[in-house]
Amino acid sequence: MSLPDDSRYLRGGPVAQRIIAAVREDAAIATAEGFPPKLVSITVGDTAAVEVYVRNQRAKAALAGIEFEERRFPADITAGELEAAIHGLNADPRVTGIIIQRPVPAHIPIKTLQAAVHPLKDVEGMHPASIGNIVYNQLDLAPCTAAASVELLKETGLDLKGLEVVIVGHSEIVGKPIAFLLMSEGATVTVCHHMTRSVAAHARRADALFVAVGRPRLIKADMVKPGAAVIDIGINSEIGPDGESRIVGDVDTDSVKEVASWITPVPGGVGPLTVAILLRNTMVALSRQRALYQATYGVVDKLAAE
Ligand SMILES: NC(=O)C1=CN([C@@H]2O[C@H](COP(=O)(O)OP(=O)(O)OC[C@H]3O[C@@H](n4cnc5c(N)ncnc54)[C@H](OP(=O)(O)O)[C@@H]3O)[C@@H](O)[C@H]2O)C=CC1
Ligand SMILES: Nc1nc(=O)c2c([nH]1)NC[C@@H]1CN(c3ccc(C(=O)N[C@@H](CCC(=O)O)C(=O)O)cc3)C=[N+]21
Repeated sequence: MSLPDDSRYLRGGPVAQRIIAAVREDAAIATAEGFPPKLVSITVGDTAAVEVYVRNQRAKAALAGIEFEERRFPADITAGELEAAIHGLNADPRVTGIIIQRPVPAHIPIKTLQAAVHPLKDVEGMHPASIGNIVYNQLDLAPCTAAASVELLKETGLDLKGLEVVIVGHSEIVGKPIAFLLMSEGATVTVCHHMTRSVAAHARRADALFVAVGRPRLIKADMVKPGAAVIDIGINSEIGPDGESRIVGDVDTDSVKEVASWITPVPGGVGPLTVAILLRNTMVALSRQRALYQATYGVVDKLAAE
């Protein structure tokens, strides 16, 4: 779908392209040096948003020169079987990154699964031990969607220090990490969720509004402060007026566009950048594995030479 040329749109594509070009160079060097990157995606059951994500991961990994493998498991698999599969990937030196697509079926405790991924192969920074890094202002490997959303806000040129930011949605993969990333940048952050008394009252105060709920058109023009930046993270699949399936965000883009100074389109906003950051994180994880390898075996070489 092509978008009208409107400077209010914050597009993810151009930023994503720059990142993927840099990843491609890194991946080529690492491969030539004997450390080819390989990302494995784990999907459990079927979710429309996951299908879109995985399709784009595969396409962009190919562009970047990163090997990509999808492992799909049925929705009735046990947590134990999945953990065993993850341990197998941890032990395989050819696998340098593992991503567990969310959501997983309700009978599987996501935290246990995430904890089963070796932290050095955790390309989303979602291991319970890794997620703490962003609390300590160590931001080089952050959850991809959160990092993408913050990166797009930065494209506006707004000064994040003291900026009034409201986040709607507090999931561990999106809303919460966005809050930590923005606090690290000096923003004043309010986080809303389903128990918030008036999401509209908070949203209307925001200079920057992040929305990650999973409800088409939840945010209407009267909930947005004139001149605000609106970052729409929702990826919802619905049937359009033409009877075809389409992707829409959580924001009523057509009306909000008339009030906001910047808005991320869906598709074409946060989504493409999320994929690019996943690939960048894959290279960060790889370089950490290489550092460990060198620290372990480099010393052995040195001793042998002495
Ligand atoms: N573009 C991208 O890269 C990505 C897009 N997504 C999309 O973002 C959306 C959110 O994903 P995710 O965070 O994983 O979803 P979750 O379902 O895990 O979280 C949704 C959040 O929204 C809150 N919420 C629900 N209803 C309301 C309401 N009426 N008002 C305010 N808050 C509400 C929930 O609060 P509570 O927990 O209190 O009920 C919860 O914190 C989805 O559309 C998903 O597809 C997700 C990941 C990446
Ligand atoms: N562990 C985990 N991490 C995630 O980050 C995660 C997840 N699970 N589960 C599913 C959601 C959804 N998600 C998307 C990312 C990019 C696009 C994307 O590339 N979107 C394009 C779509 C274009 C097209 O239609 O192909 C766009 O918005 O322009 C979509 C969806 C990540 N998620």
